[in-house]
Amino acid sequence: MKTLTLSHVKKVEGTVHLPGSKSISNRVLLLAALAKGETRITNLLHSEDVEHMLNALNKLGVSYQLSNAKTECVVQGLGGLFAVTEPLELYLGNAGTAMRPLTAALAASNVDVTLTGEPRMYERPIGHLVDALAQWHCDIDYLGNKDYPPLRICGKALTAGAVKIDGSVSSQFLTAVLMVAPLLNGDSVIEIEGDLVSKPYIDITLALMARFGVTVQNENYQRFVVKGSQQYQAPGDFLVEGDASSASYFLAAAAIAGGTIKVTGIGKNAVQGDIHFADALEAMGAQVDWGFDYISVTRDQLHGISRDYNAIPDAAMTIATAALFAKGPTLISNVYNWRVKETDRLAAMATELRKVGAVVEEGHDYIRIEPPVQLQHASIATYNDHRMAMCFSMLAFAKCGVTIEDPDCTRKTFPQYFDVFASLAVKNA
Ligand SMILES: O=C(O)C1=C[C@@H](OP(=O)(O)O)[C@@H](O)[C@H](O)C1
Ligand SMILES: C=C(OP(=O)(O)O)C(=O)O
Repeated sequence: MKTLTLSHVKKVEGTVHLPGSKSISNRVLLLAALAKGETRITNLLHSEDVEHMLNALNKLGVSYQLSNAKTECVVQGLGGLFAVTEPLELYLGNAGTAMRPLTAALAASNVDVTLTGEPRMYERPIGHLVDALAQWHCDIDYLGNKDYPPLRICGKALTAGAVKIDGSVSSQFLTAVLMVAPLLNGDSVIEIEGDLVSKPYIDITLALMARFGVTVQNENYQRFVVKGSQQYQAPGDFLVEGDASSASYFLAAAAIAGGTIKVTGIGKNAVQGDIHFADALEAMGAQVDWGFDYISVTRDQLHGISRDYNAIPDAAMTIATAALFAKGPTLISNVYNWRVKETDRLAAMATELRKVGAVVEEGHDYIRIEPPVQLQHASIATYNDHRMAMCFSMLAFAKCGVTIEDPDCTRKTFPQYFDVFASLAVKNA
C-alpha cells in the first residue's frame, strides 16, 4: 500500500484558490441536465465524486462539453426528466451527492436503471429516501440488503402529493426529494419526521433551485411546499463557489502552525454552511478575517471548546485533529451520522487519534479529545475516507510528523490535496 510521510512543518504561508464545492458541483450538474437551455459552469470540481455524476449524466443522454482541465462544463439541458429506452447500469462509487439525488430524479423518469457503487456505498442507508418516494408510488427494488443500494429503479410518472420523510440520518434524502418535486404533475408538501440533520445543505439545495428559477416555501425546515408542473430554467453562466469543507484543512493549518493562510473562492456570503468552520476556529482562539471572496486565518494559542457540530459534519472532522494542538479538551457533539459516511468516522477518528497519543472518549454521537503532552509519530489508516487523510495531515505540524496510508483516497473530492498542502510549507522556517 502506498504511504506518504509528512515531516515536521514549522510554518505555513500562502493563498489557496479553492477547487469548486463538491456539493454545488453535483447539484448544478443535475439541475443543468434537467433544465431548459444551456448552463455554462466554471470552477467545477474535478474529482471522483463529480466524475461519477458526469458519467451517469452522459449515459442518461445528457450532452455536455468539458474544458480547462474539466473545471469548465457547458451542459445542454434536457428541458425535463430523463428518458432512456434501454436498461442502464450507473456506477456511482461512494458519491452520496450522486446516489441520492439521482435516485429521486430517475424514479420520476422514463428509465430502467440499476444504481451500483463501491462496497461502502452498500452500507450507507438510503431507506428513508426510498420510503419517501414510495408515497409518490415509485417502483424501486433493493438488489442487496433492504434499505441499502444497489437499487433497481423502474422510473415512471410519480403521483405528487403529501410526503413524509425522515430527516434524522441524512439531509441528502430531502435534497433529492426537493429537487425532483417541481417536475412532478402536481403540488407537493414535504414534511420532515425526526430532527433534520445537516440543515445548511438544504440551504444550498434551495439556493441552487432558485438560481434555476424554482422557489420552494420553507416552513422552518419542518415543511416544504413545492408547486408542481414546473421547469428548471438554465441560468446561463454559473460560477461554483470554492469548497468550504476543503478550505477547513488550510484554515486549520494556519491556526495550528505559525503563519497566515488565505483561501479564496468563498467568503462571508457563501452559501455553504461549512464556512462556519472558521467561527469554530475563532472560538478556539485563532484570528479570522472575512472578505467577500476570501477567509484568512492567522495562528494564535488554541484552546479546546465544546460544540454541537450537526450543521457542519464534514468540516467538524478537522476540529478533531486541530484539537490535538489546543489547550484542554475538545468535545464534538451531535454527529451521529459520521457513522454512515465514507467509513464509521467516529470509530475511525477515535482509533487513529489514540495512535498519536490522545485520550479519546467515543460516544454514540460524540467524540471527546484530550491532547497528549507530547504527540507521537504513527502510521494513520485512512479507511478509504478522503477526510481522514486530509485531517491527519495536520500532524505535520507536530515535531514527530506523520505517515498517511493510502493518501490517494483524497481523489474523492480533492485529488491534488497533498500537493497544495506541501506548497504552503515555509522552507527554512
Ligand atoms: O448535500 C450534500 O451535498 C452533503 C450533505 C452532507 O451529508 P448528510 O446530509 O448525509 O450529513 C455532507 O456530509 C455531504 O458531504 C454532502
Ligand atoms: C460525507 C461525504 O460525502 P458524500 O457526499 O458521499 O455523502 C463527505 O464528503 O464527507
